Amino acid sequence: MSRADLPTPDGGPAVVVEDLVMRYGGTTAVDGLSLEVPRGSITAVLGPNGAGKTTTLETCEGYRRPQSGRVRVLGLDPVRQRRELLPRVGVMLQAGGAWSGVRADEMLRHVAALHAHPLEVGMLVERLGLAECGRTPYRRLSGGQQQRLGLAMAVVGRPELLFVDEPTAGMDPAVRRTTWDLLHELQRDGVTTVLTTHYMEEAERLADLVHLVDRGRVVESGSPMQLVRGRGDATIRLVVTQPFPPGAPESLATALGHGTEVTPVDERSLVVTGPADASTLAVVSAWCERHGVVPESLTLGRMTLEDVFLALTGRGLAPVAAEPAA
Ligand SMILES: Nc1ncnc2c1ncn2[C@@H]1O[C@H](COP(=O)(O)OP(=O)(O)OP(=O)(O)O)[C@@H](O)[C@H]1O
Repeated sequence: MSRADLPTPDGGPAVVVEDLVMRYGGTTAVDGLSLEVPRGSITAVLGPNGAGKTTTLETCEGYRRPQSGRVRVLGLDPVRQRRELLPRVGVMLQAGGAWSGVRADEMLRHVAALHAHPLEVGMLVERLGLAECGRTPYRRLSGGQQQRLGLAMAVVGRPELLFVDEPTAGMDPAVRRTTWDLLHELQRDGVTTVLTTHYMEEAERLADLVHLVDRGRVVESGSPMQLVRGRGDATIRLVVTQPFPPGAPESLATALGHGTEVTPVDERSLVVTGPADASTLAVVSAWCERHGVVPESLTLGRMTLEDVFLALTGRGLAPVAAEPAA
């Protein structure tokens, strides 16, 4: 019997995904992905655009049937037992979800009325700044306003389990922080949250557990602290004025010695992870001098999830320009 077939008693995982494979024509969006979401946790599925996050979430939400592999949500099959799950699960989609001509507060009151013990609509309207939407119909709201309404609609029914897809995309920094606070408050009330994001800061600030996803698979899982500590606390970034000479990362790795990883980011920058400290910095600086490489910047900083992802996959999480200021 597989893990996903086991009954999920209270206290067991809220979500179990096992060897999930999902294809769109010739594109394999999800390629043998397995993950668990502990009850009561905020679990982030973090990965770059196109990694398969939304497809995985939509399968957990019952919108797609697994082509291969298994998914269990609160111990139930999200497609066959959808009716049982609907009142227990809140879903915030990446876009849409409200009628185009409806006002934000009307829509929220309508969704609240479908639930037995909804949250207070006025409180949500105020917390998420929805009063500013006034009489504007949904289709004319800004992207950020639509996002906030989507979140409010997902949480208003006091779900046991909340799926939120890129919850703060398009939100300004103040509303992003309010959203993070709201998700933490819901967690204190016992709500389990699964969120997808490609903002590593969002995962670091919010999540108890992070699944790093690349090309349809989980490449590493752990708390943000575990993921970062597992690779040394610090990281060195080297940006140079001219493209590196051929073989530069290998040559630098040899100079640094065992236990240090050198990952090229692009033709003029690289990241050193492992036991990176002031003496490592000195070795990098001496290597630059020996090889006629002129640093534009050489910095020693705290390791981030972005660095971990880069070390694991050789690629960044998101184009730098897409990362919003928090
Ligand atoms: N309806 C679809 N038809 C065809 N291909 C699709 C469809 N939905 C997703 N894909 C492809 O499947 C892959 C995974 O997409 P998915 O949206 O699941 O990734 P993601 O990690 O959520 O990305 P993003 O952060 O951009 O939303 C991508 O290559 C995407 O182009």
